[in-house]
Amino acid sequence: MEVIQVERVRKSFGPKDALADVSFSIPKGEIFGFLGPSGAGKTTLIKILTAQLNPTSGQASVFNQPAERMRQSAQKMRFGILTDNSGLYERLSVEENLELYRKLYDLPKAAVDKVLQFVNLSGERKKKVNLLSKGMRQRVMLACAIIHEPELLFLDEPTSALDPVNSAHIYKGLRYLNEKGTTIFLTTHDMAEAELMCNRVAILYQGQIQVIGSPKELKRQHRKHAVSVDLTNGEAYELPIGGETADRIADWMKRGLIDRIETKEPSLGDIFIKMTGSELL
Ligand SMILES: Nc1ncnc2c1ncn2[C@@H]1O[C@H](COP(=O)(O)OP(=O)(O)OP(=O)(O)O)[C@@H](O)[C@H]1O
Repeated sequence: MEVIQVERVRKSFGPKDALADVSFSIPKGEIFGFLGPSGAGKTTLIKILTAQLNPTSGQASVFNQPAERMRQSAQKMRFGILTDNSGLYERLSVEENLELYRKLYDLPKAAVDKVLQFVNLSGERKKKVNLLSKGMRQRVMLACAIIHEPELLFLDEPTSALDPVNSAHIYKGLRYLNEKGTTIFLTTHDMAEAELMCNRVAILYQGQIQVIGSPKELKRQHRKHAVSVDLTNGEAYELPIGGETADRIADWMKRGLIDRIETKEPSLGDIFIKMTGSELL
């Protein structure tokens, strides 16, 4: 079953197209990474899918209904969203902020303890939000987005302010949620994160999806058809894959000259740069 379907979506702000023509779908249970340089339109699409913006043209559906229905309270229960403007009550404590969400979703008391553990903030529960570090705030916002264990979770750069230990903790928690059935739509600038977490990724550039597939598939598709060979005498070669190269390698092998042979596989970051012509932003 598809949880998200996007068909020929365009969104313009005045004369400028933030999204030109975007189509894709996400099946239930997938962790999908939406990648693209700064300003590519990733947040705009999340806003369309969560009924904060309407597309200029095209269709966006969530749970097999037009995305604008996500405004309705029955639908709001079904998804969670983390963006950098997710609001927190600054003068309330971590726990008091979460209590508001718990009541809103009509959840049992234990939900707050559970989610605090999830984001590794049990020790900070009494702290006022305005006294938290950036990374702690990000974890409180994440806690608010997942306290009701939604069917669908939108995460706009969820680990941008986190140290590696807390990122790893969050990844583990997100995998756990995903195993329990939550579909996750994730934007990130961290290619290692995308590779580690996502079943599939799409790279957005100039308002259109340039490539879509699993990180493994994309790396295979963009593999250089070349082999690099280091010889024991210090010489190094990059050779096209083919019969002539095979003969040369066989000859070097016979003479015991091979130190290392490697086929070149690009990283997701290499593919990103190739597709967008930009450095990671
Ligand atoms: N409300 C708005 N009015 C006018 N232009 C907007 C509005 N919202 C977004 N834009 C423009 O649309 C484009 C896409 O913005 P968006 O925030 O979706 O990018 P993004 O891919 O999420 O970027 P980042 O990675 O920096 O968060 C940008 O050029 C932005 O300036």
